[in-house]
Amino acid sequence: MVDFSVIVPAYHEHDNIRPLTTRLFAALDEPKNTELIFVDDNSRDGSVEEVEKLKAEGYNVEIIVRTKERGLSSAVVRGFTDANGQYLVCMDADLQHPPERVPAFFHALKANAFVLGTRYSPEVAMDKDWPFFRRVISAGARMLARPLTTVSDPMSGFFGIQKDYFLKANNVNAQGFKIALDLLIKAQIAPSSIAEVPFSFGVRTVGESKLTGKVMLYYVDQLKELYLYKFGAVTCVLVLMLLAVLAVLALVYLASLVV
Ligand SMILES: Nc1nc2c(ncn2[C@@H]2O[C@H](COP(=O)(O)OP(=O)(O)O[C@H]3O[C@H](CO)[C@@H](O)[C@H](O)[C@@H]3O)[C@@H](O)[C@H]2O)c(=O)[nH]1
Ligand SMILES: [Mg+2]
Repeated sequence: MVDFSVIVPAYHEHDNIRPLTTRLFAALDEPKNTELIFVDDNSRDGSVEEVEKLKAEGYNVEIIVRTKERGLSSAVVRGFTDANGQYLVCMDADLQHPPERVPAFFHALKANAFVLGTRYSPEVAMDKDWPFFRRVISAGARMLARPLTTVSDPMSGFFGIQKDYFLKANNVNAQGFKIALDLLIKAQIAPSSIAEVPFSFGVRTVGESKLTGKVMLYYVDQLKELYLYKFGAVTCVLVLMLLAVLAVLALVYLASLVV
């Protein structure tokens, strides 16, 4: 019986599939009760054949190949929906999320509805090779999510959720990359049911990041939707009006200094 599912969105990740699978199963406390599911968007790079080989070697690994859909978040939703386990963990394929941390996620998930992998903890370090511009973008994106949640790393793509809570989430925004943030808000998870697991964010060594300008625009759109969802249209409009008044007052004050 499968209790634990690891879901990995994957696009052109052939070279990472074997090391991820072998490292993950070597690290697990309960490998016999765990399944690994890659959700691939028709990469046609040998990923399917690699997974078949790993299966033949005895690993409990599957690959779902989507031909009509694209995107990280929607791949995660598909994987979570198809998963057999009660405890679900999502991680990237490119080994930036260390597979050796997955047991800590499952351990914490037994007592918490949601477990977030965090890169912002005194115990861990962001890989110093992570590009400066990515750090700046990440810091800005984190700041914009602050009013929505108190978690330390709302941009994280390494997280876990109990299946029952995943099923509770309505109208999940499956565009872009920020599926953890969407589920945190829409699965109505109480702050006391959220645990955080620190991890060191590595640097991708094989393949390329798929984070594009379009993905960033999806995030802005998602934020707008989450603000409306959480605070309602009236509050959002009042806050925007207040900010506009404050901006005008600041401009008037600055103009009075110049004149
Ligand atoms: N199926 C599928 N998988 C995808 C797609 N786009 C990306 N992926 C998979 O999603 C994972 C993350 O993609 P990367 O392209 O490596 O993303 P990143 O720039 O490293 O961003 C990661 O770190 C961010 C933190 O700054 C996270 O916010 C983000 O969610 C992700 O985990 C990889 O396994 C990649 O193959 C897609 O369209 N379809
Ligand atoms: Mg990556």
